[in-house]
Amino acid sequence: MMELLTAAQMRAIEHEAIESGEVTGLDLMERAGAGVVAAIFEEWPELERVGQEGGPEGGAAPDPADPPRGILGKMKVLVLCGPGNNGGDGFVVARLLQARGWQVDVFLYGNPIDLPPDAAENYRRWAAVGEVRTWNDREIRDLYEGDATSRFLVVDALFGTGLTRPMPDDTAEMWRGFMPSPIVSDGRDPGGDRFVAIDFPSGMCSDSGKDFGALPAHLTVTFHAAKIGHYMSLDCGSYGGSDNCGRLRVVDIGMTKTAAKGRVTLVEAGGVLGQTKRGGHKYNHGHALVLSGGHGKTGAARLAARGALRIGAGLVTLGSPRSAMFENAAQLTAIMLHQIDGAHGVSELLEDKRLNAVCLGPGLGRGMDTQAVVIAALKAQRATVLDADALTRFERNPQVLFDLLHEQCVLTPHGGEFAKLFPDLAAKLAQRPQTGPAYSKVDATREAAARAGCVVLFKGADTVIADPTGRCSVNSAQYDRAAPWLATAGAGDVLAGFITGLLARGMSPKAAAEAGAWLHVECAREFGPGLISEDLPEQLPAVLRRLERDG
Ligand SMILES: NC(=O)C1=CN([C@@H]2O[C@H](COP(=O)(O)OP(=O)(O)OC[C@H]3O[C@@H](n4cnc5c(N)ncnc54)[C@H](O)[C@@H]3O)[C@@H](O)[C@H]2O)[C@@H](O)CC1
Ligand SMILES: Nc1ncnc2c1ncn2[C@@H]1O[C@H](COP(=O)(O)OP(=O)(O)O)[C@@H](O)[C@H]1O
Ligand SMILES: [K+]
Repeated sequence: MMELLTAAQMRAIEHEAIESGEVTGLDLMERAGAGVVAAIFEEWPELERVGQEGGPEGGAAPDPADPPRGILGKMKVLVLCGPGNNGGDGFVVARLLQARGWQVDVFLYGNPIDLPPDAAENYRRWAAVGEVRTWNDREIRDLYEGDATSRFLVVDALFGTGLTRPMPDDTAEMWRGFMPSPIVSDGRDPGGDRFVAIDFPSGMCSDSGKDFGALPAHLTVTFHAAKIGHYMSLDCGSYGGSDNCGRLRVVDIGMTKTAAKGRVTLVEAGGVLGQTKRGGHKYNHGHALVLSGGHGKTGAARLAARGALRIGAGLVTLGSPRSAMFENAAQLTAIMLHQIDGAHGVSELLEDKRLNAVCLGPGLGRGMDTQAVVIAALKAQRATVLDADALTRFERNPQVLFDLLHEQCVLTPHGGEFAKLFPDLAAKLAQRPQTGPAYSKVDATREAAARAGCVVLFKGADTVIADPTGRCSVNSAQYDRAAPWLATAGAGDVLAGFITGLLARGMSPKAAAEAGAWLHVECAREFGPGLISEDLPEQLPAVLRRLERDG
């Protein structure tokens, strides 16, 4: 299980490791620097030959007949060190790369006498073999821009988890002047110059991913475990985001501890597998009820119903108002259809205890009736997913909804829906922060779940899932799992159906939300670009087969 840490948790783990005598701070810094160098060569194996026998020297032109792939001229390293331990890591990287034959220039932002002890020691070790230049915006620009024949490996060791306020203007300005091209989120093909961030792109809040004037990178190398900020995206009004990291690598620096409390985990295949095993009889797999909107507004509910059936609910019934019966009947086969009119009809149908999971919201409409239908369904105390209109219909008085929600419920808002139910939390999240660690989507989702008294799944490329006790996870559609084509009409309806289907099969609300969200992204990746929401449930057989085979 992969943990996502806050800066404070990381510091506590480091402190414990040092206190126990397991390791010294200097050891950790050396391992961190060595890990960055190793990660650079793993990311760009062609750079390994720079400065080595038979390869181009750092600073010398490579053999034109055999240039390392992607390197057009000379290759130099520019290390930008900051006033804390992130800067200390930078001095280690400078020393190790120079020892490999690279030409290395180092600038320090800050005063050497103020460096913390381990960083100061690595400053001295570097100063014994190379020059430390005092930060000078102009000199750095001149060095970089005045050399048209070289390609640069720029190492950002300015600030890491210790960033607590907006970036100094001169550093942010200077970096923007550097950037050869907009950095794309997969970090591939940087086109010559490579920008590597140690631990975090400087200017990015490690707890929230928010932007204090971030310096984007092609590759970010972090230590021991990823931090929450690495996995927070740009959406829902929060500034910053994982796009600044480029590609992310986590390097082991030999610490064994995990966060003591308040941990956040990343949703991964292993956790999902145990939950999705098939077998048994259809009546053991539950019976999901999805409520449809009226005439002309039925597509969303059918998408959800299809999702619920494909993910393994034994039976799925679509509850449809009379006005939409023909429309629904014309398009359903394996899914059963039942006429339900209004809240009374819902209460009556849910007297049948075999219906054990309910999906409310997709296409339900914003009329008076929706509120009454939702209230009736919640009173029946079934495992219930509430999405879309079932959430926004309570915008004027969310407390009415919160009073009825119970621990078998899952709310699945996107940013807009979240803001309607939790306007104060959304406003806090949208604020441009002045100090760190900043309020994050994890904080907002946890608060929302506590207030609602049930699981809240806050959608996005960084879907956050929290329960009322504070247990929290992130389902990421970033880095190697990026699926931007999932932002398509109806994708959320399918997700609501997936979670409902898993609830029908008896999973707990948090596990169903996690597995549903994880499979949703897998389905999107299975299909690839061009995806429309109808395609999502149809990818499940292949995804589930792969999961079982690889598990
Ligand atoms: N915690 C750990 O276990 C390890 C930490 N290591 C490194 O240590 C880093 C954390 O070191 P620190 O806690 O010293 O923090 P940083 O090096 O990230 O920065 C702290 C320094 O920057 C200053 N500062 C913060 N925001 C600023 C701003 N906007 N403008 C100007 N100055 C600002 C602070 O006053 C402080 O002097 C990590 O990111 C990582 O690179 C590694 O050496 C490996 C182990
Ligand atoms: N950039 C993105 N990358 C990956 N997934 C995304 C991205 N943007 C949105 N999603 C996902 O797509 C789905 C969209 O849901 P929603 O906003 O409710 O759309 P709709 O109401 O049209 O169904 C959610 O599961 C969300 O997490
Ligand atoms: K950094």
